[in-house]
Amino acid sequence: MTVCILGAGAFGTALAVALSDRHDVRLWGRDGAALREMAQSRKSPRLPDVTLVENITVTCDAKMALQGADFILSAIPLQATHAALSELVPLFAGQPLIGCSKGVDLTTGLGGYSVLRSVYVAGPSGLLTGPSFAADIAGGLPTALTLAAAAQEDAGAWQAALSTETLRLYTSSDPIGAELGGALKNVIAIACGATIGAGLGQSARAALITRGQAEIMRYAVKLGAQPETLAGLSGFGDLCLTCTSQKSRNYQFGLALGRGQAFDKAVTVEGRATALALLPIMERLDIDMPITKAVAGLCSGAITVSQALAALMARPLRKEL
Ligand SMILES: NC(=O)C1=CN([C@@H]2O[C@H](COP(=O)(O)OP(=O)(O)OC[C@H]3O[C@@H](n4cnc5c(N)ncnc54)[C@H](OP(=O)(O)O)[C@@H]3O)[C@@H](O)[C@H]2O)C=CC1
Ligand SMILES: O=C(CO)COP(=O)(O)O
Repeated sequence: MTVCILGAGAFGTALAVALSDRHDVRLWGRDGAALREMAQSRKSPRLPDVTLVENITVTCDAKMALQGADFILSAIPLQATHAALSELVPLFAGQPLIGCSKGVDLTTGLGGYSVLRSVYVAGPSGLLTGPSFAADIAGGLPTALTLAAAAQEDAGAWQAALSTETLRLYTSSDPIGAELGGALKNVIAIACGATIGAGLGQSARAALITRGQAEIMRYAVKLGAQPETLAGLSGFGDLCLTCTSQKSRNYQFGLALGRGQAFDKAVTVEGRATALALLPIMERLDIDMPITKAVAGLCSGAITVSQALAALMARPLRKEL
């Protein structure tokens, strides 16, 4: 089969490497000069340890990349996905479109799957998400992810086509739960990074992960997610990984906030925009999300880490669940 991957960053490239074991892959990006360099050197600046094998075609020609593709995967950062896909969808030919981005759109309030649905209205779409660093996938380390689609038979067929010896896919028929677990864990990872960066300790981080999971559940279930999805790879699994690993860019961004250090604005940190996107929605729907609110305050510069901590610790005492 032929798989077209949209977005030639770390994750799109990692998926290209993994899927090239079984399929011909076309890796599409927008920056012609950078893509030509990648095509020639067979190296990605974002994954320097990996070599792009021959059956990965690197291109900025969307028509060529999409022509005859059996699957389309999108690894474009979430805030750019709606605009980018709106231009590309007229070139699609009814193939399944599977989102791989994690976040909530600032303009529409939609998550990774829902953004796809809003742009690719007539076509089949799904979401691939879960605990996975690009470097791990590209390096052939064992990884397990959730492949979610509204129809279980779609998820099953796509699982069979896209699993590899090292990439183990589980199906889910709850794409809303999958998109929200993957998006909201990045916000909690920022809080965890800030906590460790500010020297508040690992006990505080464990509390944040647990109370973070409670507010992710509150939000996602209100928006129609199944609670079990939030306990799976796309929820709890990814929350664990991102909140505890220094490889996570969301966690690294939080660390910098906690230490009062600057952070490179060019690095993709999905949790920052996601926290800001969630603010008006949680207020409108009256969902209690104190950690997310604190992270939004930190990201906009409205509060400091000590103010965030003071606000969280001063909340009324309550029953745990
Ligand atoms: N890295 C990881 O470990 C994982 C990432 N993800 C998710 O994958 C998504 C992408 O992240 P990742 O690849 O790591 O990010 P990177 O920062 O490594 O790369 C982002 C890529 O997206 C491209 N891009 C940005 N805007 C557009 C656009 N409008 N049209 C086309 N391409 C665009 C960038 O192109 P340019 O260079 O030209 O700016 C760049 O190639 C995120 O939602 C992330 O949460 C999910 C799991 C793991
Ligand atoms: O989503 C990820 C791991 O599952 C990658 O996390 P970061 O975007 O924080 O690096």
